[in-house]
Amino acid sequence: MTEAIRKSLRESPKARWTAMVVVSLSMFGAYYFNYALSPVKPILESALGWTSSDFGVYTSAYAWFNVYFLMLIFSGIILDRLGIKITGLGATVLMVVGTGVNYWAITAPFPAGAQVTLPLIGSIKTEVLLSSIGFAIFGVGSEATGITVSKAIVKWFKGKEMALAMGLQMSIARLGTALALAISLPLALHFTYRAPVAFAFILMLLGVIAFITYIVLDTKLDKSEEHIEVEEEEPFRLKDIVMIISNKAFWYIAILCVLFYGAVFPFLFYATDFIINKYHVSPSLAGLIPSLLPFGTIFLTPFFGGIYDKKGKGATIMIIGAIMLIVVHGFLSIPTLDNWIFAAAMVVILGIAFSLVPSAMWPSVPKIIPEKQLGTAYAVIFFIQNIGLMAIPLLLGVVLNSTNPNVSPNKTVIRKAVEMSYTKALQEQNITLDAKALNIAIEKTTSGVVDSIVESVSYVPTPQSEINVEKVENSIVANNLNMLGSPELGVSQEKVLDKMGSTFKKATFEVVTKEKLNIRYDYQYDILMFTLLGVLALLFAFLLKREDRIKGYGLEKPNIES
Ligand SMILES: C[C@H](N)C(=O)N[C@@H](CCCCN)C(=O)O
Repeated sequence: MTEAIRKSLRESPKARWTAMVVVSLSMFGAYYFNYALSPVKPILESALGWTSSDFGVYTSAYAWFNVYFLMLIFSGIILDRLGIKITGLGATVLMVVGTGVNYWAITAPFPAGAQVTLPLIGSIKTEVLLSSIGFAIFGVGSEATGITVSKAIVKWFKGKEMALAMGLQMSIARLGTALALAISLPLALHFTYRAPVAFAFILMLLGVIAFITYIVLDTKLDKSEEHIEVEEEEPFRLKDIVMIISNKAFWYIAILCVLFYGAVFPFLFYATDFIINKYHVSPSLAGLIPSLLPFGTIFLTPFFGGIYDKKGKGATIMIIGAIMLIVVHGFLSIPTLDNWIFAAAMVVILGIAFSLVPSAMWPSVPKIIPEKQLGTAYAVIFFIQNIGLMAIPLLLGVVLNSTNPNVSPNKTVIRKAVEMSYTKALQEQNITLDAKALNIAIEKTTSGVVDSIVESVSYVPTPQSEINVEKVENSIVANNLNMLGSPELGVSQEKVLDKMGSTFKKATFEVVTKEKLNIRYDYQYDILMFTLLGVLALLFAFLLKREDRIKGYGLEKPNIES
């Protein structure tokens, strides 16, 4: 037996760490592509005429097939029945297909304004729908690769440095996110908005190659263990799903996962706007503060994983992470703490919490669920997490709008007045713009006014009941046209349009600040919702610790067997 164990490839640190790096590379491209289009959003808006809600549809598409068609659950079952090699290969190829469809959708020359009407969804731009379908296919591949990689790491690292390996795997993936945040925009500016997607396609192909390389190592591992007398595990059967979902500790981890990730990922989604509105930071800099978070986790997740491996205390680590989550969101919700340095410090602490919990949570699953059921177990956790990550942003949007009922209507007043100003001024100057160019000019002027007021001016808004909308609109139009005067004859059309843009911004700014229209979002209730998620996460972390004490899963014990 001792002789046989010595022969297992798992016993060679070089072999298992190589396997970890190679299999993790198959996820690198996935995390890159997940974030590749976020920095390019303004370019997509001007080049393709995408609106924020088009972008919202596209982003949510990641989870469509996984959640509505239960693809994640099927992926988990396939993984447990057919194994790591077939599932991983299929999943990485699916990511290539999804990214390819996406690239084609934003490249194909659809007629301007082409739309399709779908039952329940309504009208949607053709290219938004097709790129969303591409992103949804990619989402199936990405999540299936995620669970496969997790199971592969357990296979190589059980009884060894499992949390460190999972932490490093998450770091390699998050390097993909960091790369997207760093190079997507420069790529799009230097080449075209399609370049980040083309680059993602290349990374996906490299991902398939990485996984094929992993298959070679996995086959060698299986061969090296052929003669080892290990207890034969029963093959996975569908009734195993019942065993998984009747395990209390499994549910505690799944619920902790959705609560915890729900208080981090959707926060990141809203963070830039929250920071602009509450901390008066310029929109061009506000994005830097939330981007501190993924960078920090690259180093800290494996660090905490290493501690879990050697010292144990997995459940306690999750409790500490949940407490930090409550502290961060609790402080961010206090209205008087409105210095941006404070916000940046809170994001750094959130980064520590976001390293602590995942570093202990994912390696704890194999202590609760047998290896033959792990694919399905990870898949069910990812499935619940995906539902939460779809639902929580919607809920946050509802809370934001209902606690700030006047902000959106007031922004519409400004937009309408700016539109009327452009229409009148263009008529007077005998300039005809196509609808798309006019729309872009109106959007740019409106967001320019709103951004500069939110960033630089603080006032107690006039109660909405005292605002005469028509009077405000007319004042904005009158001030805009008055300040514009009559641009010199003989000046190029481009210069006249530039002048309109800059003059309308100044003139509209004057009226809106004089009338003290409420256009600043107060995120307090949304942040309190995140705090509540943190409190619930803490509760489930405690329940998990108690269940571990009762059932003896060993969550508080080190992962490395001595
Ligand atoms: C998004 C995905 N469902 C997810 O939760 N990924 C985790 C990592 C899980 C891998 C565990 N070995 C993440 O924190 O990104």
